[in-house]
Amino acid sequence: MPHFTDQLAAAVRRTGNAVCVGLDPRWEQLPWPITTGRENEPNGHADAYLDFCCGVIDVVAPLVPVVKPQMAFFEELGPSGMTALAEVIRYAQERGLLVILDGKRNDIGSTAEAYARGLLGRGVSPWGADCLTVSPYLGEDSLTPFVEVARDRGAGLFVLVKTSNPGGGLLQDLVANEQTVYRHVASLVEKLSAETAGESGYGLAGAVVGATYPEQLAELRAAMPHTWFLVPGFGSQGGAAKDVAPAFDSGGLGAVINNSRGIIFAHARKEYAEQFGDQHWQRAVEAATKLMIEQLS
Ligand SMILES: O=C(O)c1cc(=O)[nH]c(=O)n1[C@@H]1O[C@H](COP(=O)(O)O)[C@@H](O)[C@H]1O
Repeated sequence: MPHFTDQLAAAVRRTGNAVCVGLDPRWEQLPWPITTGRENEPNGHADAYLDFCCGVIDVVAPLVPVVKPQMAFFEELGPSGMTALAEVIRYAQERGLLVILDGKRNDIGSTAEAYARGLLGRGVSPWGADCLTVSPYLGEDSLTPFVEVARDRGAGLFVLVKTSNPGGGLLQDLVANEQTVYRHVASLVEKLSAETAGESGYGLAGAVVGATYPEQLAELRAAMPHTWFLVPGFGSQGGAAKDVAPAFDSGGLGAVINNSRGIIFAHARKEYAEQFGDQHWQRAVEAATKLMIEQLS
C-alpha cells in the first residue's frame, strides 16, 4: 500500500502548493444558481450540497493537492446528506484529489477500530477517505487502531493537538507535569508518526494545529519533526500567510493549510462580489484559490 503522507508530499510537490480547500457547505451561503428551485424539494438541500461541492472540485482539482469535506454539514441533513458526502468523496478522488474527511472521531479502542475500518482507505472502506481527523482525548489505545488501519490501507489521520478556536486553550493549555496538555498530545502524536515515517520522513499520524496560534505552530514544528500538520484557521478565522509560515519545514513540506469559507463562498466576499457575484461563483472560487496559492508561495 502506498504511504499516505508520501502521497500527500508528492501531491504538494506536483501542484506546487499546500492549499487544502475545505468543503463546508451551508445552505444560507450557497449561491442562488445552486439553491433556486430546490428550497422545498425532498432532498433539495443534499442535491444542492452535492452540486455545489462537485462544482468547487471541478475548479480546484487542477490547482491544489487536497480537499477536506466537513462531515457535520452533511450529517446535519440526515441520510440524504450522507449519500451526498459519499459521492463528493468519490468525485474528488476521481479528479485526482486526496480527501481528508473531517469527522473528528474517536472512542475506546475496539470502537475506534470500527470507525477506522468504516471511514479510512480508498477503495477498501465504505466511505473510502484517504485521511480522517481524530480526537486524542481517549488516549494512545484509542489512536493506535486508526494508525494500524491507516498503515494497512494507505491512509492517514490528523489528530487534534492545538485547535484554532478561541476557547481551545481552556483545556489544551493546562499545565500537567510541567508541560501544557497540547505538548503532551504532541509527544504522543510525534511518537506515532516517528514509528510510521515514510520516504518523505513524515509519519501517518498528523497533527491539527490552528493558524490562529502562530507561536505554538513554531513551537510544535520544532517538537514534531516527523509529523505533518493540517493547519485550519486561514482566512475567515483570521490566520494569514505570515502566521502559517512556521508550519513548513525547510523544504516547503510538512503542512497543508485549510481554507473553507474564504474559498468556497468567495462569491460573497467584497473583493469578488461585484466582479463575479452568485452567477459566476465558480470564477470567484478560482480567483480566491489562486490568490491563496500566491500568498503562501
Ligand atoms: O480539524 C479541523 O479541520 C479543524 C480544526 C480546528 O482546530 N479548527 C477548524 O476550524 N477546523 C475545521 O476547519 C474548517 C475551517 O473553516 P473556515 O474557518 O471556513 O476556513 C472547519 O471545517 C472546521 O471544522
